[in-house]
Amino acid sequence: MFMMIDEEAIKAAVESILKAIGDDPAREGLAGTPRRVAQMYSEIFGGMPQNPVDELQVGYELGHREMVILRDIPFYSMCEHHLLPFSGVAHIGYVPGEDGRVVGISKLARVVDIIARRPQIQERMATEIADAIMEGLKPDGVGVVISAEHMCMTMRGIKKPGARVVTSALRGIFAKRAATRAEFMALIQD
Ligand SMILES: Nc1nc2c(ncn2[C@@H]2O[C@H](COP(=O)(O)OP(=O)(O)OP(=O)(O)O)[C@@H](O)[C@H]2O)c(=O)[nH]1
Ligand SMILES: [Zn+2]
Repeated sequence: MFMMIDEEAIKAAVESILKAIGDDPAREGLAGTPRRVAQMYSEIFGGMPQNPVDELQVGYELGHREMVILRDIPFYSMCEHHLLPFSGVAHIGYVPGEDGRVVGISKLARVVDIIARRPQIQERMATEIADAIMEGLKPDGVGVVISAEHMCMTMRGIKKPGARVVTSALRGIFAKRAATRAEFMALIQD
């Protein structure tokens, strides 16, 4: 799975798609399109060769045992069913483990970006973020809530713009303790 992205193969595939829809990939406006799409796919699928757990190695043992939340983290991902974007916000909360170890807060957003930049479904995105944080930070627990709008449900198919998909993943004391879960859910509300 962790191979580099093959931009030449993407270029050839995009050229085939343009031909298949009856357009001329050689016409002026489309001449650079396969290359642009290949470069764009390298960027938006750039999470493929990365391991989110690697982002969580630099931490500080502050002895902090209270909940830490980074909320409203914007992200863009691609739905693996239609290869159309879905985008929204992720909220992450965790309670540091026995060692009181915390990470630089930007690292949580890095985890979101790596996991978003893959062909995804929203449920798996939430569980992968939660599992990466459990593995990399070994907290007492983690909660992840993602709220997003899917282009495959707005510009085509069922066509329901504004409908938001909300998914969550709870681990450790977020799953076990109702009070911890309630604190997290209250703090991520608008
Ligand atoms: N559970 C889940 N479903 C998703 C996600 N993104 C897209 N989908 C759904 O994936 C499903 C694919 O269904 P199919 O019946 O195979 O495809 P389709 O005929 O294009 O489906 P419609 O979108 O209903 O037209 C659709 O219901 C999408 O709404 C996601 O992140 N999670
Ligand atoms: Zn879709």
